[in-house]
Amino acid sequence: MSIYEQNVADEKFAKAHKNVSLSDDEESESNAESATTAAPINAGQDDAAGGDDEEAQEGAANTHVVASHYNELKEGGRRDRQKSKIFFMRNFNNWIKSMLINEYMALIKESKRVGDALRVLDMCCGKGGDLLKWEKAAITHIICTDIAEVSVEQCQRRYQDILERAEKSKYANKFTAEFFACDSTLVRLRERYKDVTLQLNLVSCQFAFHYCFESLGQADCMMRNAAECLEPGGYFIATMPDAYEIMRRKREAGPDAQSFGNDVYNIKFDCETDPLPLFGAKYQFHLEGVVDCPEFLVHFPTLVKLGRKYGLKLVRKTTFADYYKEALPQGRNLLQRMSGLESIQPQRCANDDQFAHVQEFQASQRGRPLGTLSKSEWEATTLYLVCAFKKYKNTWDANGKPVFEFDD
Ligand SMILES: C[S@@+](CC[C@H](N)C(=O)[O-])C[C@H]1O[C@@H](n2cnc3c(N)ncnc32)[C@H](O)[C@@H]1O
Repeated sequence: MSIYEQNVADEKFAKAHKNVSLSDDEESESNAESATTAAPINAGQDDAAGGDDEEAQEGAANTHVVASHYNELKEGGRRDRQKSKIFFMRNFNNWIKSMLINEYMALIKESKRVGDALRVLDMCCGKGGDLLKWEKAAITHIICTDIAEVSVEQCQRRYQDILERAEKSKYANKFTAEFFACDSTLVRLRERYKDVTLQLNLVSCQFAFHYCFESLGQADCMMRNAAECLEPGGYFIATMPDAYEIMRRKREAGPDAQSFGNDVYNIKFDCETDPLPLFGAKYQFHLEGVVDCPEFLVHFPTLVKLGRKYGLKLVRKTTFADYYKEALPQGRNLLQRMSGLESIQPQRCANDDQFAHVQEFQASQRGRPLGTLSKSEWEATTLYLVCAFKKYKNTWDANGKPVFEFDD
């Protein structure tokens, strides 16, 4: 059993790990001194006040590879996307993001009055695929940032298009925006905001947080970016690969398998896997036509500890498979509008192993089509999980460190 396959045991392991202090109480002080190669996860240090975080830069060997990959990624037109083997899965993932954004925006709005500001940070925004979701959520301001300059430029153009369309409509929601390219695992984002005192209501990091698990310094920097400008009561939401599921599939593939997957995704480990490190657990991820670059396993208990250091308490961790079931009753119509499932006639797929699962619904469907994903797409999308953290208020201790008022 590895640290990625246990729950209770892995916190103990992490605490004992020689390079990492995982405590958000005084214990971290002593560990901090003995930590040799990585920054301690203890509360309240303000070590990157001078800009780019030197500790974070240690061990950040892969960020340029990731940046070049996304910078060079060609955006296919709608026709190319429709031809793709993962067309429905991409729409399905988009629906998951919409449901997650709507869920937490709704919670935030419960404590707001009409006309109050609603400010969002879209960290690792990519080409701005979520801008329409933000428009629909009636936000007032957004900060979009990503390591890939080409993507940020494209995101900004998409925003201009939305704005132009909104100018012509009486009812559209107009919101202000700022854009900049930078590495969220190495740079303190707050210092790049137009208003450094800005308070955010929501931070979103979709399909990207795992890149920071290359090193503790980077994960710490990214988590601080997610947390430090959130106002108490605000949320940090994310989607990322589920390390437990990845390790389960690796084990299932057999003891000698360094690589596993199907015709749409492939994972190949690029590090020592027995035992796996807490940070830098690197694998090469390939996803049909959209991703082909190094990624890192996210050791979830460590992520939770990092969050608490910056006042974030975990309020949701749900696999995509479970989130789909949970969100479907409210999101059924949206899923249909977004073409998140493929329409399949059960009687027409007797010899298609990608849709063999549909056979069992043949009787109940009585000739009607059924919405589903292909087996390969389902295997790829269920590699992921959604999570959400809530920001808590703090007081200060005698040394000027924040003490967060968690309610547990
Ligand atoms: C899979 S894409 C997701 C894009 C977008 N969030 C979405 O959901 O469509 C991952 C994004 O993370 C960005 N990224 C990766 N490492 C990053 C880093 N260190 N700092 C900022 N952005 C990063 C990539 O450039 C890419 O745009």
